Amino acid sequence: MTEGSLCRAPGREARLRELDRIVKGGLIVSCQPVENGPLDDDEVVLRLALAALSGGASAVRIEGAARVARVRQGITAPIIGIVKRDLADSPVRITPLMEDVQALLRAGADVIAVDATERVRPVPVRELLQAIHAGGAVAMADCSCLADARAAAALGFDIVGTTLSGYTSDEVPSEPDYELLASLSRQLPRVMAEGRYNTPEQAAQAIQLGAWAVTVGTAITRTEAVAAWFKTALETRS
Ligand SMILES: CC(=O)N[C@H](C=O)[C@@H](O)[C@H](O)[C@H](O)COP(=O)(O)O
Repeated sequence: MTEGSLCRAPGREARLRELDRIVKGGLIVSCQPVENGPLDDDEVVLRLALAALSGGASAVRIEGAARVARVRQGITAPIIGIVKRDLADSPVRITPLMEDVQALLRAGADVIAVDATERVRPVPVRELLQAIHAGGAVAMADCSCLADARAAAALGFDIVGTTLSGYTSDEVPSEPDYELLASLSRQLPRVMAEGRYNTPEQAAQAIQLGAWAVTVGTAITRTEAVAAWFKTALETRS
């Protein structure tokens, strides 16, 4: 853990207790602007993170090791770090490589999230998990279904997220996957509700269903998407 990280207590268990204190029942804002859009810039992302924390978010999710390092300089709240890649030979996009884990550790991420779906992948998820823990960070598994979430929890992931539900086949649903969330929350201690929680009511529903915390991205930090929602509503009603 680097200076500035809120979770400075030695040992993963102590860090987890600290996360439980800070994050449990709360909002995490994913600050991932539309790629190559006008907000896709390290300084802008730091400001989005600061604005989210001012509004009451308890942690942020940041993509890219250099960007995590920049945000780390400006905030003490917990950072969930990921690296996204488009690989030629695997559909796994979120933190697929060992070098991504190492770079996120150096950048000062408190939590490192990896795609934990059971798909063709360049590095076994077990090895990524070991490296995250060896580096002193908390490990989060981005999952798509009960089977991969259970497998990730059995491997020893500290947090399991519904992040990838709806994204492993062609058609993306419009609603969050409440069923998966409720089912996992009955079985595991730290389940992150993530994916299409686009309104405050939906986020509150996630906590009611037993989520440890809820991560919201698009509805807060992708202005293009939110503007398009409004525009579509106006067009369909005129
Ligand atoms: C599927 C995938 O790649 N999800 C990504 C994971 O980091 C992000 O693109 C999402 O924005 C994030 O999970 C938050 O979800 P939402 O933007 O729906 O609130």
